[in-house]
Amino acid sequence: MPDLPRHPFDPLDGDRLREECGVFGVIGPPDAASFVALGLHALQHRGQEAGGIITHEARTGFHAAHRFGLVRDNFTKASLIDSLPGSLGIGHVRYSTAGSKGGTQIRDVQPFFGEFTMGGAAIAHNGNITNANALRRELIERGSIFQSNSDSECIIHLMARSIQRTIPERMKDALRRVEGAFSIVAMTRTKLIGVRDALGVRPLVLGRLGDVWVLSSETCALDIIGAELVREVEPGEMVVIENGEVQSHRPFEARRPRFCIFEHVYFSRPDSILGGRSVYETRRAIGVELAKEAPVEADLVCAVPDSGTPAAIGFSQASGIPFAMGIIRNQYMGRTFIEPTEQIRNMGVRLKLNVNRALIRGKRVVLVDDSVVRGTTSLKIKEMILDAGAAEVHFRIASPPTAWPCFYGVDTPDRDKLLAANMTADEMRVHLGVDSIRFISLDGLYRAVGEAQGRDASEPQYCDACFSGDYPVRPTDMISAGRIRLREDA
Ligand SMILES: O=P(O)(O)OC[C@H]1O[C@H](OP(=O)(O)OP(=O)(O)O)[C@H](O)[C@@H]1O
Ligand SMILES: NC(=O)CC[C@H](N)C(=O)O
Ligand code: SF4
Ligand SMILES: [Mg+2]
Repeated sequence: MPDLPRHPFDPLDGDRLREECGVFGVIGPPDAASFVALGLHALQHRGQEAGGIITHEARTGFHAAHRFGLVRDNFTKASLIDSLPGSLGIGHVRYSTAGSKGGTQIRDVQPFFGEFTMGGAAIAHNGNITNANALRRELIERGSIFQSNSDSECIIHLMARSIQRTIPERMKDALRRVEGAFSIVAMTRTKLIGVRDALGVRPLVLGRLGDVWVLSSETCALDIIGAELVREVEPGEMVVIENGEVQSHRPFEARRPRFCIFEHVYFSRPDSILGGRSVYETRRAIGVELAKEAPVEADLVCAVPDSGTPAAIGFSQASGIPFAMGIIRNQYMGRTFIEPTEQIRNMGVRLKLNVNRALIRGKRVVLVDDSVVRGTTSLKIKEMILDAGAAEVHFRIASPPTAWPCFYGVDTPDRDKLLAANMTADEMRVHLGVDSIRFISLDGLYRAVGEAQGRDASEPQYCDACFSGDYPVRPTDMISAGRIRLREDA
């Protein structure tokens, strides 16, 4: 096989734990694009890098718009929405896991579109294809001409090579060759399609508003348009919606689902419902569990906003230590992820979070955050809290140590940049210069998400690879590229 030039894929090349992507689709309303724009706005926390919408109108065909930046800055303009007519549309908000990361190019922004003999189709993908490099190499050798660097584009080319006569059948063919995680919202001229991989790693829900059907990464985007949650698209299921009817298909071999446990901890919005459970309630329960596992004598419990807040409330309720807003977040500051250098990144934390000095002075403070990835946030927060005159600082973290990268749609740094991959909890305490740091146990986290017996080690109920190193799908591209050595191969 000739050696193809190395693609600029670098799925391990991030700085911190970033979001993933959000997908949304709607069939039925006369102005699908407005619904999709609202849905994407509600899913903005899943990706702030770029967004795109594709619609279809019977008279004029497919229409597309792809833009960098936030939904509110792009998809609220009447002129843009008017250029996306039709009653069927899908959209995507992106945080890249592959392709031109950091310096994203517009051609990597989804949804992707393909023209087939039976008509056009568009797809929007949340997740990451773990054999994308191998597939891409094979497809290029067989004549495919790739337009982007995105892993997701493989799906379109695999569909093009399928001999099936309908788009849903071609999608099934394509997705049977794909490994990794995918929650996909797709459309043809007449159909809205939703698919989840057999393990159901990433979320996808089905909603309804009268005759209008909706597919969305999270339920918070159903709420924004007043749609009701019908059910989750099940792991391994494909739903095809046409003429007001929902058909269910099972294209993949059944497996025990392994939903991403980090969706409960951090990614999803607290007002979403996952697996029938309120994300807020789960996070609060994690805080309760954490207070039982790692009690401490202190005067105040403070959250590292935003995502640490529900767990901090739970910790306070279970421990009886008053909750207080010791750290205030500037709501107008974007996320810290775009800053390229260490210096600016550190500044980013300060721009976003500030200490409520009068409250903190002389107090023993418990700081609750959802996760420690690189440790940038914890280090800065500790400095700020001590600067403000805190008597003691105790970190309580609402997830186990993040010691392994994610290959399923979340952009995590290389293993050597993950604090927990290189230090024990006690070394972290010294490194961060705090009085104590404790993480919830993996079993404690499982209990908080509703698994009373904790983690089933022989058949874990969730994907928890970033904590355990137990990868439910072998990240073959990364292993071949020498980018990761799995525990079992060590
Ligand atoms: O150890 P680090 O590398 O600093 O990463 C961990 C931090 O990153 C996330 O917050 P983020 O600032 O991304 O957003 P949030 O406002 O949603 O909590 C997470 O909630 C932690 O606070
Ligand atoms: N975070 C994601 O789900 C990203 C989807 C896709 N892998 C991309 O890079 O665009
Ligand atoms: S590795 Fe972690 S973040 Fe990635 S899917 Fe698994 S649990 Fe979620
Ligand atoms: Mg945070």
